[in-house]
Amino acid sequence: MGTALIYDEEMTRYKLLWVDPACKIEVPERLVVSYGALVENGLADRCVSIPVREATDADILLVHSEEYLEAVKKTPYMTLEELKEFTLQYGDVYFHPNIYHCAKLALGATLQLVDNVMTGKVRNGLALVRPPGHHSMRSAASGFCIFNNVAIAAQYVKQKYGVKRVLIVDWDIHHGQGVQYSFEDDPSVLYFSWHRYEHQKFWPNLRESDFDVVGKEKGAGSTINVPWNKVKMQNSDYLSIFFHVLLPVAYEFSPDLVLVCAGFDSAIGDPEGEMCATPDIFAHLTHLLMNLAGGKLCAVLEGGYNLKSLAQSVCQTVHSLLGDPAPRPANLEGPCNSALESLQCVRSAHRKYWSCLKHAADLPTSDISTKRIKLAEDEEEEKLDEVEKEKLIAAMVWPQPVKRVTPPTRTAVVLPDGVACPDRCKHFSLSEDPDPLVVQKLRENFIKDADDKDAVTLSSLIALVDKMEKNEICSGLALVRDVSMAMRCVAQHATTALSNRVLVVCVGDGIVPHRGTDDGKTLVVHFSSKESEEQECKYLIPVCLKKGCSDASGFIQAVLGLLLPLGYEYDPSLVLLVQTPGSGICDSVWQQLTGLLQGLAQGHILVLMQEDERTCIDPTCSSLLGDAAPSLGQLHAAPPEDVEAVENLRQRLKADWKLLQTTE
Ligand SMILES: NCCCNCCCCCC(O)(O)C(F)(F)F
Ligand SMILES: [Zn+2]
Repeated sequence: MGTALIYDEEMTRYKLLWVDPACKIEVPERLVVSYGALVENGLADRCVSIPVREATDADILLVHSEEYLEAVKKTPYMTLEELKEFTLQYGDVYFHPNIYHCAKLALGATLQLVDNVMTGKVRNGLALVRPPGHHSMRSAASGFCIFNNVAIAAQYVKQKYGVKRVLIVDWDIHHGQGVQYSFEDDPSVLYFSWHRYEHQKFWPNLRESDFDVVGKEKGAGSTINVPWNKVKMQNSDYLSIFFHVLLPVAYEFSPDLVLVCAGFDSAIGDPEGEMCATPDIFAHLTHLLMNLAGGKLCAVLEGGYNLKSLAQSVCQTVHSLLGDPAPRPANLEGPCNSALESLQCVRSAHRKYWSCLKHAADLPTSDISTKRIKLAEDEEEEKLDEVEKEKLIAAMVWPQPVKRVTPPTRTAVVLPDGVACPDRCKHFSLSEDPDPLVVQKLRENFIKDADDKDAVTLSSLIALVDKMEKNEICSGLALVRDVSMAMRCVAQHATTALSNRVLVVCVGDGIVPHRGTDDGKTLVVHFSSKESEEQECKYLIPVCLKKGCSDASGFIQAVLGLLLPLGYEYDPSLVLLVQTPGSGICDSVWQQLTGLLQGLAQGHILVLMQEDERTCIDPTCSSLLGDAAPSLGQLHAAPPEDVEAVENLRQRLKADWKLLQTTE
């Protein structure tokens, strides 16, 4: 299934008609450069183009009041003076004779997107719209927003498709208070937002945007607010929140649909956000959400005011929606102290609502409440160098995102004779006989007593890894007689090049090689049910789960909170995923793991399995080909000893691996 792109240039036909410093950044060029970049990068053509429609009154009334709608309906006939007058009753927003029409198109575009995703016409998609929506409230426009596109979409799918659970991820740098108000007592809609806050000093300056506001009554726990109390947050800060707050809760919640308030003012260069995360981070944020809800993900444009980083971020998002491998997450370090404080506060505030956070630490000692600074004098001092600030931000530079080309072959498979090659995969075997020199070397290092067949298989694997390195093949699956031997051989070969690092993920109680873990060229993470006799070290990490990988909840929480942070910080050039017999892992969990790991190493993942594991071939290939993994369903609480084991490992390893930190 494809990716929808919904855009209509009519939505560029309104703008600010008077002087208002607060609104001057919301310009029609935002859409023009975003769509233009998608066309220029050949991404628009790869999407399914879906036409916009005008939202109906009924659509709008799903969230907004009749009186508000009636009032907005009058704006097309207002004079300039009347429009100014009308605007005064709201904050940081402007009206225009054509904005009501465009607001109906923005909402209509959003609903077209969710209709096409919910009916399976497409898997996911992006609605490129303005005016944005997440600040608008039942009876008020706010922050450039007229109708709350995403909040209405959530009500719409619940009503029209009987959707039980909707996850809204708001990665815009502003708090979508309008969305929060719509669902604060509704447990069926989980609203997650991070936002620049600076202890309530930043717009919209609301007390209810802080981490301790978690929802009301039945909705307690279903609002997650992550305040950024400092600017210049980086990729590591954003990923830390995904690994240790959003993803664990999202998997426990198990939504039927994911809506993204896709604002890109959280990217570097934006005058509003003043953050430092680079556009390619949206490749990963998107990828990390794409195995939820069976891949049903609708992204709707909200903010984004630096036209260059906006266009790049939009392209990164669409590349990932199309299944293109993400660029490697280079030079990640740990979260900064302020991010860590927010992380710890949010996890502490939500531990009584989510079993995955039950073991979260208490609130940090530094008393946050005293940090809410009086607004007046600070606001004043900040205004002084507003112009200076704009210049500094506009001058910020960042590396051009790497070109994301999907290799000619997406997935190659090495199979024993007689095993059919799954469709869409390429059967891989050495065309010519293996190079005698290679075989000689293999014999010396790996196969003393085995037969020639091993030599052929192993040399096929080596050839396959070389083609991955050259980006001719993206990923691979191999069924081999002896997975340990194959693992050692591939790891050794793949790390010969100086800059290469291999992440080896072993699932099951088979033997695990220690090779290469001392010099850091290989990082082995081994999930099993047995206490390992292996001596744990920085690059050899045994994860003992009571029920091994058979308990979906315990295993997936260990993947999200431990394996992914390790993998992203390690930033391998190849991922080796090995399933040894007796892992007890079920297909859907295995597919989640395979899917999530493709965010690393530019998607270069090689899966090794025992040759008699025939049942796993199709699910594994489906995931390697970029299909979304099936939803795991709502996860019950993980076995306490598993949560404990992961927590203890994190405490022990966080000195070496900064992305594992969850407390300051
Ligand atoms: N220095 C100018 C002050 C601007 N204060 C209002 C900011 C509104 C942000 C709107 C947005 O970006 O959140 C949306 F996604 F809705 F477009
Ligand atoms: Zn914003």
